Amino acid sequence: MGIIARFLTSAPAMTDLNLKITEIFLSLQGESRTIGLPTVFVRLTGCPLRCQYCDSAYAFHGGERQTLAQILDRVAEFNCRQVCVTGGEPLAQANCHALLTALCDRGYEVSLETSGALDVGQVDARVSRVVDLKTPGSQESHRNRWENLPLLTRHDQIKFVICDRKDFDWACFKVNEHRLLEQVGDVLFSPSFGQVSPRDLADWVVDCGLPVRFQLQLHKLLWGDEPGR
Ligand SMILES: C[S@@+](CC[C@H](N)C(=O)[O-])C[C@H]1O[C@@H](n2cnc3c(N)ncnc32)[C@H](O)[C@@H]1O
Ligand SMILES: Nc1nc2[nH]cc(C(=O)O)c2c(=O)[nH]1
Ligand code: SF4
Ligand SMILES: [Mg+2]
Repeated sequence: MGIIARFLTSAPAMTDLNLKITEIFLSLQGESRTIGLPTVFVRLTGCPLRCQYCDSAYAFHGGERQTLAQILDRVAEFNCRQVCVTGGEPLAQANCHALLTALCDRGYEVSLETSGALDVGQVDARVSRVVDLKTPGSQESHRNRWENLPLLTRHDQIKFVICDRKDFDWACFKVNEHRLLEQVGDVLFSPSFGQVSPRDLADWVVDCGLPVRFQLQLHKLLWGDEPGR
C-alpha cells in the first residue's frame, strides 16, 4: 500500500476527535457584543483557574466525552447562527481549536469565552475571542497571560469582571496602559454578580469618561443563576 493510501485508511477522521463537554444548550447571549441574540452554548469541562466568583464551578469536573461529530450534530439541531464556546476554560483542551475551526467552516458566527491564562494566538481568526482580564478581586490575576494582548484585533473583545472599586481603578489603569480601546473592538466592564452594586459600577463608568461598555449578565436577570441558561 502506498504511503498516501495507508495514511487515508488509518488516520482517524477529524470528526473522531473528542472533547469533554459539560453542556450544550440554546439561550440568549447574556454577555459581550452579541448580548440578546439567540446563541448555542458549548460548555467545555475543566478549568485550571479558581476565580472566587465563578458561576460555572459545576463545569470544573465531570462532563462527558463527545466526538467532534456528535458536538456538531447537537449544535446543528438548534438551527441557530451564533455559537459561543465557553467553560470551564475551553482552551485547556487542545481539541478546542479543531472545534472552533469546524464551527467556523460550517458558517456559524463563533465566539470564545476565555480567561486569557492560555495562548489565544492559535485560535481560528474567524472567532471573536472574548478575553477576560482577571482582576485582583478574582484572586487569579497572576494567571493573566499579558503576551495575549498584542495578538488581539478589532474582531475581539476584552472583559473585566469587577468585584469592587479597587478592581475598577485597576481595570481603568490597564485600559490606558495597554491602549486596549485601540487594540480590540469592545472593552467590557461587568459587575461580579452579587458582589458589587451594578448601579455603583454604572456610575463609575459614566464618571470615568472612558468609552468602555458597561454590561450586566442578562441571563441572570432573566433566569437567575441556574445552569443551562
Ligand atoms: C464562566 S467563564 C468561562 C470562560 C473562561 N473560563 C473565562 O473565565 O472567561 C465565562 C465568563 O463568566 C464570567 N463570570 C463568571 N462568574 C461570574 C460572576 N459571578 N459574575 C460575573 N461574571 C462572571 C467570567 O469572568 C467569564 O468572563
Ligand atoms: N445566557 C448565557 N450567556 C452567556 N454568555 C457567556 C456565558 C458563559 O458562561 O460563558 C453565558 C451563559 O452561561 N449563559
Ligand atoms: S477562569 Fe472562568 S471557568 Fe475558570 S474559575 Fe475563572 S470564571 Fe470560572
Ligand atoms: Mg455563564
